[in-house]
Amino acid sequence: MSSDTQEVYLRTKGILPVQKLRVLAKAGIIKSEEGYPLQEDQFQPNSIDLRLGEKAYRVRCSFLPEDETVDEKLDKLSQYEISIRDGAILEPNCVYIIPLLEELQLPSHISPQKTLFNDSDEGTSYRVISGEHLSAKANPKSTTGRLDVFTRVITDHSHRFEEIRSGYKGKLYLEVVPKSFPIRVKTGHRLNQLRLRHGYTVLSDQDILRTHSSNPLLFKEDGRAVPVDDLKVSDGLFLSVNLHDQKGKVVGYKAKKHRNYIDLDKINYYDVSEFWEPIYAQHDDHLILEPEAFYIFASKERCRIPEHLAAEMIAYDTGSGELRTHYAGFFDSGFGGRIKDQGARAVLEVRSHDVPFLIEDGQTFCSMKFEPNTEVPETIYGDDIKSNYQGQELKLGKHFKEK
Ligand SMILES: Nc1ccn([C@H]2C[C@H](O)[C@@H](COP(=O)(O)OP(=O)(O)OP(=O)(O)O)O2)c(=O)n1
Repeated sequence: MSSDTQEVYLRTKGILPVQKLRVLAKAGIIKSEEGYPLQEDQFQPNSIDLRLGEKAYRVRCSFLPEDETVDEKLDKLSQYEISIRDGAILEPNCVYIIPLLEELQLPSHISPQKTLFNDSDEGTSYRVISGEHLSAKANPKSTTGRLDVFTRVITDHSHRFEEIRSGYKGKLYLEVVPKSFPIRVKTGHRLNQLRLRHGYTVLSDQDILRTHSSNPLLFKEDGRAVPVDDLKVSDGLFLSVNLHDQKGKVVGYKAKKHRNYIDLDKINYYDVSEFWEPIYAQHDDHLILEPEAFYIFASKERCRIPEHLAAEMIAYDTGSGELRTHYAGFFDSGFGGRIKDQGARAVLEVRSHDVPFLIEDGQTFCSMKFEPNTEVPETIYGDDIKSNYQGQELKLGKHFKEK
């Protein structure tokens, strides 16, 4: 083997950390469109931010391609296309498909312990040796969820949103549906993110309890770790909603409809009161959600993601779909800080469907699924990188002015 071939071993199952994502990008497994090289700040502790491409297609309806490519589907469903190179406004409740600048060249299904990929980048060859298949999972970024912008990734011949099978080679497309506010988007904006999985393994409920005993995952409002016997686990760790505070304090926000558009380039810019109605704590700690309105709340518990783990918030299913919580799911390693930092609240994005729905303080709202990282990420959320939501209480997206 020539001296300029770098061997990269993927051994344990789990989510690939930033240092491995960088290598896979160099090896050509994560690629980007010509003229748009990957940027260093796209790399997060265990995900990579994806960027909007140059065009948006307004389509009649959402779809999954099944046995067609996304382009074939667009030929049938696209009503018009717009360039977003210099920015364009996407209107609420319209469905847009935006090809992303990144694409994937995931190695094909082959038997384990073989060289999966061998490509070169500026003279260095990378030989990625893996025991498991590589697949990918996408999710909206937290800021996207907080703006009530619904997004999901679609790939050619796929029958599921957000999940990209091993062996997938091709473009990634983002379905974008602004719900409450019109948004102004531009090529290069980052609405969603992608994780790469080496094999697939999640922490069992027993693993969650065991981890929490030595490396707490949830804290009570008084800063103490939640006693292990009080944790609610069932295929993940449950979190509840906070509606309790001193009378007059804000415990949530409801999106106002028919507002001005939000330019995603403008950070710490918009007045909260123009876009949101505050929800104040009441003495009886409950609230009736108005059908189809969009709300932001915070979790009652403060959570913390140890550096060897990655987490994803899973929408809570009430059984018949009247309540949908959460749109943005990934929690980075390091979110919530070290044990002494006592965690940070998660943001819960909530919409009630069809009927007015009563919610009460402490009501179960979502669950967290934990996956191990294959290695501890070189940088974690918070201290090491520019992070907007570390140590957060109830917090709107970064486009709204801090008080
Ligand atoms: N429903 C959610 C989803 C995520 N988070 C937290 C956990 C994440 O580690 C953190 C940042 O998430 P993203 O990387 O998705 O967010 P942004 O890129 O928008 O923010 P940042 O600029 O801080 O990376 O927000 C949250 O509190 N509530």
